[in-house]
Amino acid sequence: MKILVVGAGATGGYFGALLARAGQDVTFLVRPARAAALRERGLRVVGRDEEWSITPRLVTADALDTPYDLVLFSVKSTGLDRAIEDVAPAVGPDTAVVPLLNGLAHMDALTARFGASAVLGGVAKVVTTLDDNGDIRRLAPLAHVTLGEQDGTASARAAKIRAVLEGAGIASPVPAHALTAMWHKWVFITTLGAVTSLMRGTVGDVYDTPGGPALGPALLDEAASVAAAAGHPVPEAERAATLAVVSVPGSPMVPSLYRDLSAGRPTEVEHLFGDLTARARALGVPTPLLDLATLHLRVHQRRVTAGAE
Ligand SMILES: NC(=O)C1=CN([C@@H]2O[C@H](COP(=O)(O)OP(=O)(O)OC[C@H]3O[C@@H](n4cnc5c(N)ncnc54)[C@H](OP(=O)(O)O)[C@@H]3O)[C@@H](O)[C@H]2O)C=CC1
Ligand SMILES: CC(C)(CO)C(=O)C(=O)O
Repeated sequence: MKILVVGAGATGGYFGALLARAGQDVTFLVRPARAAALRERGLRVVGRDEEWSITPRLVTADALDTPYDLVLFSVKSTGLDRAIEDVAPAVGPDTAVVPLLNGLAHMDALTARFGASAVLGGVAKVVTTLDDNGDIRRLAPLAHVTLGEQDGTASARAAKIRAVLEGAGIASPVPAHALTAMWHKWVFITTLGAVTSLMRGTVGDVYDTPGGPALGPALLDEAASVAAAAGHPVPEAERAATLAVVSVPGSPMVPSLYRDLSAGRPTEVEHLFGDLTARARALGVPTPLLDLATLHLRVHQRRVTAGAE
C-alpha cells in the first residue's frame, strides 16, 4: 500500500514513522522548512524511555504528481485548506483519504474536494508533541487510529488499512460507526480542552483546587448534550472514560490545544469550539461553559493574529 502522510508533525510524524519502521511504503508531504529539518536530522521519536529514528521519504507539493493508495491527513485545522489543495495530485479514483484531525468540519471540506466515496472517518488517540528540536515526543503510551466508511458500512479497504496499522503497532479497533467515534472524540477533546484552557492549568491543577472537580462533569454534560441532539449520544462507558481523564489529582494531562495556547500559538478554536457551539445553537442546546471557553480562546486567537500582522 502506497501511503502519503500529509504533515510530519506530532500525529502524522509519529504514525508515519511507525508505519515506515514496520516496512510500509510511506512518504511524507512536507513544506520546505520541515523538509530541510528532517533531511538534516531524520525523523526522530523520543520520550517514554524510547529513542529511535527513521530516514523519511519526503515530497513537497510541487513534486507531487502520482496518486497514492492511502492519504493520512494530519495537519491542524488551521492548515487544512492549503493542505487540501497541496495534496490534490495525490488523490486518484482509488485513493482512500483518512483524516486524523480532531473535530468534524474537516469532513465537509475533504468530501467537497475529493468526493464522499474517497473520504473515510478517522480518529487518532495518541499523545505526542513536536519538541524544540522538531522531534516527535511521546507523552503517553496510547497509539490508536479508529477509521471507517462515512456511511458506516464495512468495507474491504477499511479492513486492509486497519491491518496495515495493526501491523505497525497502531491499535485500530473496528468502530460501530466512524462518524459517531469522531463525535465522541470531539466531546472528549472539548471537555478536556475547556477544563485546561479556561483555567490555564493541567487537569491536576484544576482538579486539586476547591470547586475544580465540578468543572469537568459540567463541561462534559454540555458537550455530550450537543452530540446527543446531533444523533450521537455518548454511551455511559465513554462518559465515564472522559470523566476519568479530567478527574485525576495531580494529573499533568493537557491536550494539544492547551499546548498551543500556552505557547502563544494559534489554536484550533474555530474547528473545535466555534463549530461545536454553532451546532449547539442550531440544535437549541444551551452551552454556557463551552461558549465561555470559545470566547476565551477567540480572545487569544485575536491577540496572536494581531501580533502576527
Ligand atoms: N498531538 C496530539 O497528541 C494529537 C493531535 N490530534 C489532532 O491532530 C491534528 C494534527 O495535530 P498535530 O499533529 O498535533 O499538529 P502539528 O502542528 O504537530 O503537525 C501538523 C503538521 O502539519 C504540517 N503542515 C501544515 N500544512 C501543511 C501542508 N500544506 N503541507 C505539508 N505539511 C503541512 C505542519 O508542518 P509545518 O512545519 O510546515 O508547519 C506540521 O508539521 C489536529 O487536528 C489535532 O487536534 C489528535 C490526536 C492527538
Ligand atoms: C488529548 C489527546 C492527546 C488525545 O488523543 C488529543 O487528541 C490532543 O491532545 O489533541
